[in-house]
Amino acid sequence: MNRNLSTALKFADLCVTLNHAEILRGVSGELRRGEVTGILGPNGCGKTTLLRALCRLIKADSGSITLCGGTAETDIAALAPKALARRVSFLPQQRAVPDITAKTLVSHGRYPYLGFSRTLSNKDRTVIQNALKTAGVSAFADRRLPMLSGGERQRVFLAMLLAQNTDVVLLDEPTTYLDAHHKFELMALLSTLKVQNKAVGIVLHELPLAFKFCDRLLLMKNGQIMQSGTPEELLKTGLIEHLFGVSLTPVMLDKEVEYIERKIHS
Ligand SMILES: Nc1ncnc2c1ncn2[C@@H]1O[C@H](COP(=O)(O)OP(=O)(O)OP(=O)(O)O)[C@@H](O)[C@H]1O
Repeated sequence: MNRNLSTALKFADLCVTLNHAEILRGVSGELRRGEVTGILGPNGCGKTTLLRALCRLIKADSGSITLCGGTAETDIAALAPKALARRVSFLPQQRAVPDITAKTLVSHGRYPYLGFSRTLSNKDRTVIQNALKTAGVSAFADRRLPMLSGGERQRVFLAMLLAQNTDVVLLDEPTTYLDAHHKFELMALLSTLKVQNKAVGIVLHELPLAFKFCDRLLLMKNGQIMQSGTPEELLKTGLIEHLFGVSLTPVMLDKEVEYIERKIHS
């Protein structure tokens, strides 16, 4: 696989305060092209806040967020909204469910590329069809979102993100609502984005999925990053036990993944 592991997005010393509460306290890290980076940590440690800051949905009090492309570095604060949306996409944890068809929702992923008339080009239409197909939702492209199951809808939102076709893809607990089969499919699909040299940042609660599919992990606690590294490196630190209160070994993780895979294929 030809993967270019250069930095796509880096953040340094990010501090975020919400309603007078200090939520992120000097967080630094990076997302690399060709990698899936998992962001793990207990409830309330600041994972969602970090993703929201990285796509500028909330403003950091201090620190920097920089997009790196070739030799150029761009502070995300300097980008117009559409320009930012062509480089960073975000699938939030909680979303409104508009009463529109799946295909229309997916077409929203192309908005950052449309001109003043907001007319979809043939290329946009092809990208939308491909996104529907890749996310496995072509069969219900013409159904309205409220009529879909939670898992089907989740995959339509993912198709919208694929249509947005950004270098940096951020997802907040995208496996929610998905059954074991579709969780694995989604993670496998995200892994295919690595071949396109995209940088994927994903908040996950399922440790076996994170350890099987992520190339690197950021472990958070109390608004700070405790440690980052490959799953293998982090297993050796004992931090997983410390953060989650569960004992994990590579053998246990392999067994759990094997068990889920067997169930999927049986
Ligand atoms: N708008 C807000 N005002 C004040 N506090 C907030 C606000 N939004 C989030 N928080 C607090 O910030 C902390 C971090 O929240 P965040 O949603 O980032 O955590 P998380 O790690 O994603 O949690 P979870 O795993 O439960 O989704 C929590 O204590 C939360 O209550």
